[in-house]
Amino acid sequence: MAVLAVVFVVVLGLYFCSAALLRWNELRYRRKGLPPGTMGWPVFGETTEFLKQGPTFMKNQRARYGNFFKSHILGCPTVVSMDPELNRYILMNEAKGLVPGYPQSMLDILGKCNIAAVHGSTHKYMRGALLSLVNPTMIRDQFLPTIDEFMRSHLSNWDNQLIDIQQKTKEMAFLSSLKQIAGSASSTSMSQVFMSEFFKLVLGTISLPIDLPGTNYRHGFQARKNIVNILRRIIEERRVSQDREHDMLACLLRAEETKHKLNDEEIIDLIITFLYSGYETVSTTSMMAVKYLHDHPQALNELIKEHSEITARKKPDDPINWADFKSMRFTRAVILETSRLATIVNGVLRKTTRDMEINGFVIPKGWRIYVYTREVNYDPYMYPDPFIFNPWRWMDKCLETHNYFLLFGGGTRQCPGKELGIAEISTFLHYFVTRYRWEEVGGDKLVKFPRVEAPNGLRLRILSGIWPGIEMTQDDLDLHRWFVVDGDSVYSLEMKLENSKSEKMARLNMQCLLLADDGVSCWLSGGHGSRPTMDLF
Ligand code: HEM
Repeated sequence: MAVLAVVFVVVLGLYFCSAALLRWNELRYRRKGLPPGTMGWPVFGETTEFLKQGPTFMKNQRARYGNFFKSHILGCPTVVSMDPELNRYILMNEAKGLVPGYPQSMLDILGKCNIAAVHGSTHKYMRGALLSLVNPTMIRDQFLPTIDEFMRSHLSNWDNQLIDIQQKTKEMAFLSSLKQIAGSASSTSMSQVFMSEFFKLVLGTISLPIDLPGTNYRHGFQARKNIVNILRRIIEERRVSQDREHDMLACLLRAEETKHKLNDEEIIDLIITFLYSGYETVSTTSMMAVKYLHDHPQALNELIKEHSEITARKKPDDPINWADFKSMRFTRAVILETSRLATIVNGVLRKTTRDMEINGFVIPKGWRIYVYTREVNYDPYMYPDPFIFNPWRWMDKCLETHNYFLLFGGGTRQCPGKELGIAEISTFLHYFVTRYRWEEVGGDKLVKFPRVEAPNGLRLRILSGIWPGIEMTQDDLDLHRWFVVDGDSVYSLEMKLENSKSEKMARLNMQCLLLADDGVSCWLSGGHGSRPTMDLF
């Protein structure tokens, strides 16, 4: 009995202490004009609930306090904005004092000239320098051929392999960017060292800034130092070399082409910015596109058709060019739909540089504003049946110019790498779907919040391109001389037949376009696991 009484008193004591702490924390932040909301525990705030419950936490708070509420997450007092109109306003008004508010660990590791760390005129000229490198002309003339060459080689020899598509797309996003930055250096053994340091740097930026041996933050910081040394060496080698390279570094070193002369420190931070900003976004979108296409055979067939038509009008060694890229309308739709449905970016962070009035509330100087754009991705008015993967909804261009289209941010910080990122993912998908069929090994978990990732990888079995059981009539075989356009190669149909003509069976790659010498063509289509069909057109 006595023990029970002690337990009771302890529990009661804990309850009152907790209630008092929570109350004290609420009072600490009680100020006239602040938005409604709760601040959670001292120091930790509501970070645990936010990370554990993610979107559900946000929705619950919205149900209680509306679209604009206060909280304390990730170590800072924060106002969460879930109102699309307000989100747009915040993104458009950096000049009024709403500057990026990314965590200190991220800014420390990415460098003081990193684009997220600079504002005003410094941001203007760093952004200008970047835009001069990733504009449409550069993508057309310089990047597309490089991306094409890289993807052909990165996606070779996957037949009959068990691969982790998450790992492959991560390597793809990093190495493809490195090739664009420093073409010749990217093919040396240094690129592997660079990549492993870069992965540590990324982990460091999303960790707590605890500078102790063994922490991800310490590793990330060390990785930054190593990367800076590698980049300094490459820059020095370039300066003494007589070779005229055609990559991003060459442009940055030839200051007259960028209009903005950057010093070495700025060049290095700009390169890290470029690698970092395009890395997770491009790799995760590519992985999730493969996942959604696997689960939606109709969309996959449409995509294969688009890419086989491109292949059919080119010679095997012709690279993907600007006209091909521009013709990939359905591919673009797949990428945007993937980005929307998976919510690759949940939102962006800003902080106030002075006390500011927003939406009738007063936000104190130094508070974070979480511009939470996730919910608009599932708005049924903007995207009917929002939880369905439906790339066709993007075929109407208007969606991309909609005021609340914020997949790539908005205002002065709108993503400058959007088209480059889409070009990379499109080229990746081109070689993936025209070369391979695949099935999921199964059982792999996907986490959607706070980042989209497969904690144990996403394993695929890559199958050879042969798809059994296409039936052709004897008339089809007799009347026309058929050629098979299969990935990069063109064969006569006979070479592809495994069974005799008389059995009227051709074992063909499902991703083939059949062309006859008299101009008749035929599309072979078939979903994963479904029987292929032949549509004459
Ligand atoms: C295709 C996938 C991509 C997505 C979904 C994406 C998304 C975004 C978003 C939402 C922002 C706004 C951040 C903010 O307002 O704080 C942003 C900014 C940025 N993105 Fe991307 N991005 C992608 C690809 C790329 C690529 C390939 C690059 C490489 C050049 C890049 C470079 C940047 C940079 C430098 C910024 C900061 C711009 C500034 O602060 O002025 N992004 N991106």
